[in-house]
Amino acid sequence: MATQLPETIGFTWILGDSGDRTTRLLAAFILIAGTGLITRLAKSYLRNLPPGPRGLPLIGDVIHIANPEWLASPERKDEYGDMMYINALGTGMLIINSQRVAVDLLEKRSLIYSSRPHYISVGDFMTNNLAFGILPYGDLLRQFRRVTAEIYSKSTVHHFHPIQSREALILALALIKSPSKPERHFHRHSWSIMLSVNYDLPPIKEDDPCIVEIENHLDRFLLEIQPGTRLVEYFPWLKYVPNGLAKWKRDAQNWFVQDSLMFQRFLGKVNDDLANGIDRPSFAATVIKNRSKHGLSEVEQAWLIGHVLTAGGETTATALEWWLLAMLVYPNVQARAHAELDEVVGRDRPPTFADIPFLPYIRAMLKEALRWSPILPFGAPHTLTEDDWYEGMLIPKGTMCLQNVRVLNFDPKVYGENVAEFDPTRYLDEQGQLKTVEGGREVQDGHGHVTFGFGRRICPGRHEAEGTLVMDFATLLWAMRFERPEGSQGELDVHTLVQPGLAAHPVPFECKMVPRFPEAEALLSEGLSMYE
Ligand code: HEM
Repeated sequence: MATQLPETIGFTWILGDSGDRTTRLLAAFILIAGTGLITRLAKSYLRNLPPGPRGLPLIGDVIHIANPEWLASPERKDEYGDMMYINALGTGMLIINSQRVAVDLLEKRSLIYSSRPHYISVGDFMTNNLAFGILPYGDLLRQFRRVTAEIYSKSTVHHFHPIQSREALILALALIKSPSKPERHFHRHSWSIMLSVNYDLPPIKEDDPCIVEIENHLDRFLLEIQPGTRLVEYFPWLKYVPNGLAKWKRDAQNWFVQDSLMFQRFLGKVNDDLANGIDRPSFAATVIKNRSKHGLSEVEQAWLIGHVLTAGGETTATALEWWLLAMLVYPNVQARAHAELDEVVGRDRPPTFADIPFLPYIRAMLKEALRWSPILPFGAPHTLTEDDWYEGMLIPKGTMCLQNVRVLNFDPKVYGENVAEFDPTRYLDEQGQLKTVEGGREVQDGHGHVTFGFGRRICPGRHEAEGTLVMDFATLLWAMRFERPEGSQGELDVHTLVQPGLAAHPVPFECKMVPRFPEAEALLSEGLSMYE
């Protein structure tokens, strides 16, 4: 007989360190007052669990629940199975621990598993329901995705190769000249690419006002979205409080005006360029030229492009940080990539996109870097829009489905016993060529990992991100060797996740970057001069 998913009661959402004072006080009150009662309820509940996915014993583990490393550890799957269910103050959260379940629900049933949680403050007020990544599943979302695919699809992203090649050379030169704190170079590099690809802007400097403006917006957005920030998310009637009495509402509405002006200004620059006969490929140019076909209003266009931009900056920079860490921990992998580059590209010129098809080890490294790096450890929540029955269990409408990405990407049944190792050869066949079918199932688009998400919400920027990363890996490895500085002690930490914003970064680490041959720097500069 069908059963409902077992529930336990959790406080995940109120443990965040953000939020206004009232929310935090209320959260603390509920936490203290509720603990005794909940302990009793949960204990009796867990004793009587029906077979199937188990709710988490939250009382003992409440601190762990707020800790992504605990949740993302493979032991969770051993302990709780393929599906873990938490009732977070009335909202069901299903944490998916197997690719089989993720595909069954998020891809095969994607019609009902493709919405997002509804955020009153950030959704209704701060972005006027125009922020791509949190749009509910519906017409506007479908239109945003269609328009994005016109320029970001697998067959069209080659338009951006010149930008990506130029930026890879700039990055390599910057790292040779100033190797300390590589993360700041990755950061500038990723934003610079996104600004060029979206708005045809020239390369930017580290402290460019564009980055500052966009990051201010992103910081506010992420703060608002964080559980516990706004009381109105728990008491929706508060949205009807008049503006005069609700500062959060006034602020959010003002931010919408301010951010719309910013995104419209970026779009306006491309509009002016086109009017002046400057017609170069960019996302904004495509959107403007196809205005009547797309039927989007000007403010919708501005937010679409603006939020594709914000989604791609930090994620790509973070992927580079994890990859660099892997290069330090696995010098043998680096050495094999160097050998491939020497054989295919040689040392007379830096690599280009024309070389990429002949660099199977570097392409496998791209897949492995994305598999191994927990950039978004739980993906983005897919909200279920109807009650659903799965393997005899009811998953209630409104459940937020999170993908336990590291557990899914580290499944030994899919990737082999050495899942924790950074080993690109898992993607290569006996001839050293890329396998076409990976991981026991035909992975959508052949990624061989689940880092870009699933189904109708899969990352629309994934082909562009892959182009950026593969060109960066090839160029940086062609030019230099990465080593731990002399005297470094202890093992590098590959487990801890540092999540100041959208993505989960590794703990900062020191890295020495040594040019592989004396001419490398001059050849990079010469390559770059072709783009100037
Ligand atoms: C390594 C880099 C990146 C990673 C790991 C990544 C990962 C993701 C993930 C996991 C999602 C949610 C998918 C889901 O809900 O199933 C997502 C959504 C999204 N990504 Fe990416 N992404 C990356 C780079 C980019 C880039 C470069 C762009 C833009 C060019 C981009 C644009 C977006 C957008 C607009 C969404 C929202 C899609 C929607 O809600 O329907 N991403 N990304």
